[in-house]
Amino acid sequence: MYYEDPILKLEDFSLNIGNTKILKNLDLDIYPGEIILLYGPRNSGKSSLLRSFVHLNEELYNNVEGVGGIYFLGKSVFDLDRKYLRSQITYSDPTFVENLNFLTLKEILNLSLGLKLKDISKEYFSILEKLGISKIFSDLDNLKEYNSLKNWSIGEKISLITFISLARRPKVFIFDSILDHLDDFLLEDVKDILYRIKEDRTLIISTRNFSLFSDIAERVVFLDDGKISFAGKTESFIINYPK
Ligand SMILES: Nc1ncnc2c1ncn2[C@@H]1O[C@H](COP(=O)(O)OP(=O)(O)OP(=O)(O)O)[C@@H](O)[C@H]1O
Repeated sequence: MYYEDPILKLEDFSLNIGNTKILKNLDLDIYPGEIILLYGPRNSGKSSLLRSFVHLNEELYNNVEGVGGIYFLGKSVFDLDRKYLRSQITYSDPTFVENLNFLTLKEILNLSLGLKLKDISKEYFSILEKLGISKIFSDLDNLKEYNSLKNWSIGEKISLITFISLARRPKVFIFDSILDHLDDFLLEDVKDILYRIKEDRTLIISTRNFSLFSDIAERVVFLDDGKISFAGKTESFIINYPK
């Protein structure tokens, strides 16, 4: 039972790319503070759906058309200023990880947070510590070596993206498949941080590996061939959903 208004709402929402209906008449309410696992096989439409929340498909592809309603705090995302929308909902996907190779640490911190290295606060440092990348920031030699993001491991890059996402303090943060690439130990730490730091924010994680996130997910949305075939409590998904 939910007493608050949904933070995100889909109302008979479909997404067409050219003549293909990628997302098919979706209805869904997502509430403040929830941890949602968007689960589904390859090509089921997870990324297309998550990009729809931030009005991004239209920027990436031609011939894209959203039909029906998609709302952030009651307002159609099609009418909202995209910069505002993306400050409220942060979307991170694997292309973000790849694009980091073309930037320096200074540039990414400045571009994403307007932050200079010398201005990293104690609060930020403690988040970096929990994400396992504070040593990079702790002395000048390390900073020099790590200034080119090409020199960072995938795990370190994902920790950096997680840090940026948390530091921007959005109302909703979306991790599209990127946490699947972490090793078991770092994944446990990242999940723990997300769980503790998220407070009243909504977290949406998409994955093809249900078991990686079933412990922190409160609700599961199962997407299959562009349709929501289950949306409910994680326990109910585990017990009832026919494999
Ligand atoms: N720009 C595009 N043009 C045509 N078809 C597209 C485009 N983008 C996605 N699709 C198609 O839409 C469907 C859903 O793709 P999407 O990437 O959203 O799925 P996904 O569940 O995120 O997959 P994965 O788990 O592999 O990341 C797929 O059939 C894909 O081929």
